[in-house]
Amino acid sequence: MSTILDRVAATIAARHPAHGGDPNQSYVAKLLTKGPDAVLKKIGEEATETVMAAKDANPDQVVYEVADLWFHCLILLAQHDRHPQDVLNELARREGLSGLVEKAQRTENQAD
Ligand SMILES: N=c1c2ncn([C@@H]3O[C@H](COP(=O)(O)OP(=O)(O)OP(=O)(O)O)[C@@H](O)[C@H]3O)c2ncn1[C@@H]1O[C@H](COP(=O)(O)O)[C@@H](O)[C@H]1O
Repeated sequence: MSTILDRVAATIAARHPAHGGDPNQSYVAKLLTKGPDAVLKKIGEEATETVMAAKDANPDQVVYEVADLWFHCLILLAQHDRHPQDVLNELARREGLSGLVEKAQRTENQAD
C-alpha cells in the first residue's frame, strides 16, 4: 500500500526537469531548475518558520510549517537519489536505542 510520502516522492521524481517537468507548470520543477542551493535555502526557511510557529505556540501553524519542511526534505532526498523509505528504515534501525545510550557509545568510541 503506498503512503502519502511514497506518492509525493513519486510526483517529485516525475516533476524533475530531466524527466520532463516544466518549470512553468510545476513548483518542484521550478525549484529544481534553480539548482541544489535553492532547495537548501527553502529547507532553512521552512525550518525557521517552523521554529517561529512553535515560539508563537500555534499548533496548527506548526503542523502547516512541518508539512512545508517535510515536503522540501522530500525534494532534497530526491536530489540525492534517496527515498522517504530510506529515512523510515533509519528510524526503524534506531528504534529502542536511547539517544543517551547512543551518545555515550559514540563518545566512548571517539575516546578509543
Ligand atoms: N506538498 C506540496 C507542497 N507543499 C508546499 N508547497 C509549495 O512550497 C512553497 C512553500 O514556500 P513558501 O511557504 O515560502 O511560499 P512562497 O513564498 O510561495 O515560496 P517561494 O516563492 O519562496 O518559493 C509554496 O509555493 C507551496 O505551494 C508544495 N508544492 C507541492 N506539493 C506537492 O508536490 C506536488 C507537485 O507539485 P508541482 O510541482 O507544483 O506540480 C503537488 O501535487 C503536491 O502533492
